Amino acid sequence: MRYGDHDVLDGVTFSVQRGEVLALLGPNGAGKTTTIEILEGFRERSAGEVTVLGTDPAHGDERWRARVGVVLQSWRDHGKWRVRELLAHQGRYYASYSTGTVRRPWDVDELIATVGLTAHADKRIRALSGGQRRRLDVAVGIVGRPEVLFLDEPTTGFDPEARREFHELVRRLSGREDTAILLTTHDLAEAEKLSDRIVILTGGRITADGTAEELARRIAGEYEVRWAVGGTRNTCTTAEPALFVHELYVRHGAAITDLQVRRPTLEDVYLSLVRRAESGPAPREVTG
Ligand SMILES: Nc1ncnc2c1ncn2[C@@H]1O[C@H](COP(=O)(O)OP(=O)(O)OP(=O)(O)O)[C@@H](O)[C@H]1O
Repeated sequence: MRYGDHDVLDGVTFSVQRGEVLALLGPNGAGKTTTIEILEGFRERSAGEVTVLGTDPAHGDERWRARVGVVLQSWRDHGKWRVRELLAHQGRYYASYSTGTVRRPWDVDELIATVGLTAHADKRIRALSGGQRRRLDVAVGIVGRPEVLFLDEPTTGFDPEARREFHELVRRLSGREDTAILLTTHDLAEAEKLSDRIVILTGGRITADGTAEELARRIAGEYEVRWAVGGTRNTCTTAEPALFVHELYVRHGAAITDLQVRRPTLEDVYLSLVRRAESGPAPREVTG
């Protein structure tokens, strides 16, 4: 993808399977939204090959669009619509695209319950809170029972309970409904919890592609050991935490207090890989 003479995506190659949740991570401006907008058919790419449900999104017709669900970063419907009315209205569009295996649209009241809006079903959109509004965005995105779902920062503004319910919904969509889900998020704990695979974009290139465990192995030398001896606190990173702790005990014995060994979290892995990518010549690893 090129704007003028500036490449904002270069060599971005990946695939997502049915029932798979792929999280697209990366710093602001890395190209996440651009990538998913190309896949959604919202943005025309400058070059390269893209296939979604067997079709090039640049040429997707209504039938193709009916199989694709989209939750954008921000979206505004008229504030006068009521929640149930809007979803019923949007849902009608999908009715003629039902198939033998996928009945469209989602039953409105069931959908409203699924996204946790039952108590607000008769409210006007302008009366919803930010988080309730975001739940409605998700409902609008899935009302047609999509086979592929794009979620651009879906949980922004969610309280912890809404976030947990949303995570359950994503698992249900990928597990029971076999939906392929591509989501962008800046919440690394969310990415770790929800995704089968993670792709990290930096400066428009893929820096890493793998499961959270596979990415963790790439910075395997970075277990953090913290301990104190005689009131002095120490921190060290090591690839061999068991050996390190053994040597500490040989040296200090029972004088050691507050011993902690911490595995790298996805946040550590992410920050390490992004820093490496931003400081050196762009490393590229494309698998799958
Ligand atoms: N219409 C446009 N014209 C020119 N440049 C653009 C246009 N849209 C996006 N860009 C540039 O493309 C790059 C990628 O932007 P994009 O919105 O895809 O990033 P992102 O990873 O989604 O960021 P964020 O986390 O902030 O949402 C940025 O450098 C942005 O400035």
